Amino acid sequence: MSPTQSQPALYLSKVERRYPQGDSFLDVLRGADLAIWPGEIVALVAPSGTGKSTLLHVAGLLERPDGGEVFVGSKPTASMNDQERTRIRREDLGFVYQFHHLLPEFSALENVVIPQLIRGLPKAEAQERGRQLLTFLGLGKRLDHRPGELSGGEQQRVAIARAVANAPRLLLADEPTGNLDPHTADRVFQTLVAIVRASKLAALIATHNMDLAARMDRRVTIRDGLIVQLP
Ligand SMILES: Nc1ncnc2c1ncn2[C@@H]1O[C@H](COP(=O)(O)OP(=O)(O)OP(=O)(O)O)[C@@H](O)[C@H]1O
Repeated sequence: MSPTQSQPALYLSKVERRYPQGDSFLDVLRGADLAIWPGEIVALVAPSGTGKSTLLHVAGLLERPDGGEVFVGSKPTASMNDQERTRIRREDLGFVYQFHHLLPEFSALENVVIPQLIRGLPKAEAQERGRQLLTFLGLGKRLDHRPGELSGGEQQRVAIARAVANAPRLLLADEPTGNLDPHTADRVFQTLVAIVRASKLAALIATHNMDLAARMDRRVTIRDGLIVQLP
């Protein structure tokens, strides 16, 4: 099913998340609300320790909320079983991390093709899509290079291609340009935006980089466990 304008790609409703701390609990999210619409790129900027990773983990179905609901498209996910949550993660979500986590023994193209094969796409189709994506990201001449033979920015672009290869409705990124020099970070960010726009995805991107955040559609932060919109 492709994303539609009529419903958010991601909707967090009154999400709570707490962790045990000594004899009590640390309430990190206390009823966080956030809707991200198809085609929208939202920056998550918040001071260290306020719950950015927690929010991304809950939104990415890596952790369950202790209260509230996480809708991916129209699907409420909080009480789904692990198998269903894994399927949503594979089909509807794409992840980009600060460190790309590419498979070192496989080529750039294989890194993008493998998740598609896992999803059940025929090999020829997966390879064609992988080639197209990597070419769009300026890596058409690097298809057969292994991650160790690519620069940091090139590796991160492969990670972006991998994240969007299965046409997710939502891209979640945690400091996707955090380990790159400013010039490369800028290029990688531009390609990330271009591919999000071209594929009409929604994206939630955690970053400390205020220049990058300023270029996204909207900025939100976490304050006292709630999502607050920034100007
Ligand atoms: N598994 C856990 N068990 C206990 N406490 C945790 C756990 N995960 C996170 N915390 C605590 O929850 C709070 C929020 O953590 P989180 O990692 O979400 O912060 P963050 O905003 O991503 O920080 P940073 O920008 O430094 O990565 C922190 O005080 C952290 O110590």
